[in-house]
Amino acid sequence: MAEYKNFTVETDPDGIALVTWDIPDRSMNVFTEEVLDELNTIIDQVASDAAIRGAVITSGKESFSGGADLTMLQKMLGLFYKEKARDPEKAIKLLFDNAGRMSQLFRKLETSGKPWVSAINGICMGGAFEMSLACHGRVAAEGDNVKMALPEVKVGIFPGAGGTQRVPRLANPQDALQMLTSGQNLSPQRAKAMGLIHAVADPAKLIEAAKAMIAAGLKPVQPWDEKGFKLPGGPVYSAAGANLWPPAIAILRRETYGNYPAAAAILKCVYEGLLVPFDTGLRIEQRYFTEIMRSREAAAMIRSLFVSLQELNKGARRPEGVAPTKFRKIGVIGAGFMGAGIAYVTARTGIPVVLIDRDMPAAEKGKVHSADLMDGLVKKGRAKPEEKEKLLSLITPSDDYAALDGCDLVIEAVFEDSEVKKTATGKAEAVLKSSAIFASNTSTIPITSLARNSARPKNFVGIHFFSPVDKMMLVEIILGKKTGDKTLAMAIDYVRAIRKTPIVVNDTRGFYVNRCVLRYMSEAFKMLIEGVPAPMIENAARAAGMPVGPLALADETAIDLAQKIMKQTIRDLGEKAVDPEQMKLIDTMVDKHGRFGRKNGKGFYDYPEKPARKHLWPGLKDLYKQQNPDKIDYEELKQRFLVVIALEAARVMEEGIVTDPREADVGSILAFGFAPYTGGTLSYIDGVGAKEFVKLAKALQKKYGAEFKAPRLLHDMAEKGETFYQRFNPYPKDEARKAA
Ligand SMILES: NC(=O)c1ccc[n+]([C@@H]2O[C@H](COP(=O)([O-])OP(=O)(O)OC[C@H]3O[C@@H](n4cnc5c(N)ncnc54)[C@H](O)[C@@H]3O)[C@@H](O)[C@H]2O)c1
Repeated sequence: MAEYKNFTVETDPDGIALVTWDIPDRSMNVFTEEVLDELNTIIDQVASDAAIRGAVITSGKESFSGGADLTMLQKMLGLFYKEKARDPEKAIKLLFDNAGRMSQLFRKLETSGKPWVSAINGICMGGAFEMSLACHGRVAAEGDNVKMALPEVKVGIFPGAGGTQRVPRLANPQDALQMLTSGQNLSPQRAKAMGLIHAVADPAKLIEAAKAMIAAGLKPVQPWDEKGFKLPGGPVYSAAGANLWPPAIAILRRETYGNYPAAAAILKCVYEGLLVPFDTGLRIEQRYFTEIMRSREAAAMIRSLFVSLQELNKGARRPEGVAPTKFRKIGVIGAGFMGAGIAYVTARTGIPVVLIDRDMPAAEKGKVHSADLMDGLVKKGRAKPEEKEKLLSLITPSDDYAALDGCDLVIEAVFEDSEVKKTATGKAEAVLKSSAIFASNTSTIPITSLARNSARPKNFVGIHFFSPVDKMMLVEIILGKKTGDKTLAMAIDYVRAIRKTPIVVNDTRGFYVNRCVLRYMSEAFKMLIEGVPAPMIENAARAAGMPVGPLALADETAIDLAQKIMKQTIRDLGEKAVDPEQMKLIDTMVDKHGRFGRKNGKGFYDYPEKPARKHLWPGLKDLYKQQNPDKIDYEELKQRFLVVIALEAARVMEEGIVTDPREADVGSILAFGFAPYTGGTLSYIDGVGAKEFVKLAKALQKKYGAEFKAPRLLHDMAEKGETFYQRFNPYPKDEARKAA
């Protein structure tokens, strides 16, 4: 048999070929042009070699495969746009043909006349799961590390290699639609229960089980290619079908507010595809896929949520020439709400942590947080009891700063008080080696001013986590004036080690994320004061694409904290820095009505005991004279939220607080879910176009005030017809983008 670069093929004495996918120099298998070419040849060889009965395909890596290399898709789009300028019709044809390539290859596999079995040994995503679905048999190894999904919708596209046609021909339509439109992960058990795989096997016997299917006479014909095939949910035009489709459309609309064309296209592919023969279904899928690939949403989401995210995760902003750090021990000072979470995420990746508080009971309590989180995972079957014990053995609570001896990094998360932080810094530095770095998790105090308390300001940095620490994937790394390159590199290494995404932010009040979040909440407070009914405010924000309404978010972060921050801002910057009407609203909520937010069960929402659900506090209606909802421009409310946040992001870029648009975009989606379909705050402006956006901002400024004043930068970009990604071209290492 021929030699391949990305596969090995070994045929056993029973005539069963084992095709092992193992791309050299990559930790994860992905579909590249070369992989597709080689697979095509292997399918031909298996089909034509009379000595081969059938083939098992598996992976030589820990994971099965991550699916298509999205940079391949980006390249495909690049070619499309290039051709479009010359010949739009030809460009679409080119995209259509390219889009069908994987789909046709998998169709060839399933109609090749020899049985194929996919032996899924680990994570199996996107195109790789679509290939597996085209195999006549599918066996997955048992284990938490084995997950299957068609997650394309999360980056604005959808499974375009037969996924939308095979899934609803194997699983019942509700499950199929849920899986396709959410991109959710399936465990082997769940995939089997849905009918998407045939068996779950002991990992050590996976290949044996897959080969046994062929040995037992597996037919090389898919159910939908057999005469008399019946859809699992019955025909689309049946009583069951009539009960399914209208609610499915309504649910999708409720969940996406029509912002995600890819999700809507999935529904169309499934519905239309089930009405016609399989091959026609594949053509329908290819047609919609071509359409979705050309959407602004897909381009923006692929760029931010795939390409940029990966680049940042790989340390795109890490200074060059600094050796990578291997962390042997990390200290956390302050075992409260944040410190306990930081200790948990650090120990979860196997790094030993010393957790310091003022006394032993407080330090111990911080460790209990880790035990509680692990108990939750064990209960859900997502961690083993031994993992909990291992994690707890890595956290050493202490009330003695001497225990920080030997730490490579110490993160301070004590009270938000400069004096308390000063003491903690001094006591820690007294025992730390000179190469160690010290980080503050402050959310409001400038890092440069805290660094003045440090004997080694070069080694001082901000590492700003978001709550809840175990769930939030973004971390802001804040540079003080004197923070050194080595310190920045170490901070990035740490954030990568705990598998979160770092963005690098220069020192300023509120850094990047909180500046934007405050604008979001403040716009909602303004609307309340204008007399916009609270449910309309929350709905408009959700419809604009925000995952959490601004009033619900204010409750989560605590209204009394907002009050504290506003008062501090007035003290620091003067009365004019805070809108007096908004201050009055917050004072009324906190001082008059005792409404602190989620934490005391009373905020903009009421939080009754479960199972009742939270609902907006009826008293809000009495605070301001209510406008007639019919007279309110709902679309404008939506726009106000997106524009006010995006403008703040533009100011942050103008001031040089964030310097790389990738960080502004990815940060805005990971930290506060800024309408992901836009690709993030700056991609949103780029998508609208600077000129149009400035016009929009001007119109809103006239009606709603200075928050909508566009910064000079945007005017300049509008004049020059520039986008953020053209103006701030910060990608020396950005090969993928150059290729596109
Ligand atoms: N709460 C949030 O959502 C959030 C988010 C990001 C950043 N932050 C920042 O994180 C820091 C901690 O906030 P938190 O919400 O965890 O507060 P917290 O009050 O829950 O915890 C602070 C802990 O520090 C301990 N402590 C105080 N002085 C100490 C000292 N000298 N030595 C050792 N331990 C000491 C306290 O006993 C307490 O356990 C603050 O700077 C805050 O601004 C908070």
